[in-house]
Amino acid sequence: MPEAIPSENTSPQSPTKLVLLRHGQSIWNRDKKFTGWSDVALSPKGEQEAEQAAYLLKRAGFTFDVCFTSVLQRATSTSRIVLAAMHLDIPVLQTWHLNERHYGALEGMGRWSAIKQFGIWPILGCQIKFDAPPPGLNKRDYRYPGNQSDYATIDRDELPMGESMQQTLARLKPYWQDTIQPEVGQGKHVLIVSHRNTLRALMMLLDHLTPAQVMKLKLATGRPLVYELDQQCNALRHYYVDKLV
Ligand SMILES: O=C(O)[C@@H](CO)OP(=O)(O)O
Repeated sequence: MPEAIPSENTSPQSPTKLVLLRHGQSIWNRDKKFTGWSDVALSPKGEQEAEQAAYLLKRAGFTFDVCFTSVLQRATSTSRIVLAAMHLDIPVLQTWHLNERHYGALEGMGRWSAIKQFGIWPILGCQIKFDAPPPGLNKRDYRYPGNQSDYATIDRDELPMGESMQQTLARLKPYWQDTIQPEVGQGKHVLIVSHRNTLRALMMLLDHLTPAQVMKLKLATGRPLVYELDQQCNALRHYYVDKLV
């Protein structure tokens, strides 16, 4: 679990640092609804969490060269708030590969109504088992990304109808390896603003976690998590930035 290590990301001698940030609280986090690819806004508390994340990063001496985020507004708004508060005018690259795990037919439902409709085991199973998908959508459902203009340029076969953690990892991994990791490897200061399950999948890669370990990871909204990496981008250690100061 995260530990307190005092340092910052600006010394040329120090290991490469990568900062992961789960977006601030969204209105559906607040209302306890499965969200996934549903594009809901930050709550007022979530906006404050993004401001606070910027304050903590600034206070600990962090700066960034590039930011990667999902295409979902709770993540893009968080990145905008953080970078504006840090006075950083840097490239922000948005990609669906960093979208949250797609929750299929659960999107927009509260936990109890989902259990009522689908039964307890499908709901529990997809939250505790690495390879269990949620109840899926059919391709006519408005929640299927293939019916949404934001994803019109993406091959429909790549778009999910509900993802297990394993499937989330599978679509994140090539983007991490081909696009983000080379930037980190060049020594750039990278910020990734994404989602609970997508970041857990990334932590699995960085820390070489087992499926059972990754399903137990917790990740608070709006709390920057710092990874120190070796030259092959394996994690040396990680800690929340608010433990620095
Ligand atoms: O999609 C969701 O329901 C939540 C939890 O998995 O994810 P996030 O709030 O991080 O987008």
